Amino acid sequence: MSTALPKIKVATERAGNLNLFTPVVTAPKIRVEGLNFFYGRTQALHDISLDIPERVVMAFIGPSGCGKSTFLRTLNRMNDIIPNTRVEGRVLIDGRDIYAPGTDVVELRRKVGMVFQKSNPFPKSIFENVAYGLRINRLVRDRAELEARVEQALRDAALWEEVKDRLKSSALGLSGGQQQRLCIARALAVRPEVLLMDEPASALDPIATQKIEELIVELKKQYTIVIVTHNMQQAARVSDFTAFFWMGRLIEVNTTEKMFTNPDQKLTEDYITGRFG
Ligand SMILES: Nc1ncnc2c1ncn2[C@@H]1O[C@H](COP(=O)(O)OP(=O)(O)OP(=O)(O)O)[C@@H](O)[C@H]1O
Repeated sequence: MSTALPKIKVATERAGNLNLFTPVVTAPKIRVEGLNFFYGRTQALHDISLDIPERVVMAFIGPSGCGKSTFLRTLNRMNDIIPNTRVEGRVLIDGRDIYAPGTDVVELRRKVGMVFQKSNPFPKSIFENVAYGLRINRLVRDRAELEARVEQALRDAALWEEVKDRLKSSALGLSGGQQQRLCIARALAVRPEVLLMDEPASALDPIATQKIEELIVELKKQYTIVIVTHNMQQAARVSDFTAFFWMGRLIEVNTTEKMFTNPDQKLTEDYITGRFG
């Protein structure tokens, strides 16, 4: 099975005055090594190893039940809250194993934010939804800073212009697409480095979906983004790399262009061309 990332970005560095160029392979933002995951006695993920470079979009595709969401949730330990689950292997973010004893899980989830399939705003005002994480994590000193951070997050989520005159209104009065961008703003407010998105547009109409997709492309300038999607056109449109999962295994990871034109594995080709799944 081919799961090594091709074309890892190679930077060149001038070696002293010698006018020599030494290739330096950029360390991945996320490195997963030999990951197994169990729900009770049922193994849902088998021996997954994968590198995700910084500031790219990586899409996870594969048939329903193949383990995409489970794997996504291992990247910020969101599965910890499900009883009787067990993880083996390592997940390194910036070289540090997030499953090592003593890891601050609250800090991990601030650094690795998450957006879910169904937007889940709190029954509070638009402002308070975005301010929430800043308040509970005590990330701002005063009201002025809080307001500035909320505005910035709403701008980054491409929502500011639509809500700036009604920040005190209930978030539940927003459309589905706006609610999803609000949840993205909420995730961005605490300044994460990685954004995990579990089918963020699957409940949205085509126009709202397009807005989310444009936003993802914009956000990758600043963030490393991992997105689970059922929609292969969406994976093709927004991602730089695609990973194909099948029955709890990572079958192939490749540049999205290669994955959708000339995949290395027959199984990938069969899935992409609609022969199963
Ligand atoms: N909380 C849970 N408890 C027990 N088994 C679970 C739980 N969540 C998922 N599973 C099982 O783990 C396997 C992988 O599920 P997962 O949701 O990760 O797949 P998926 O590829 O994201 O599917 P979908 O595209 O349908 O969301 C499935 O067999 C599923 O039934």
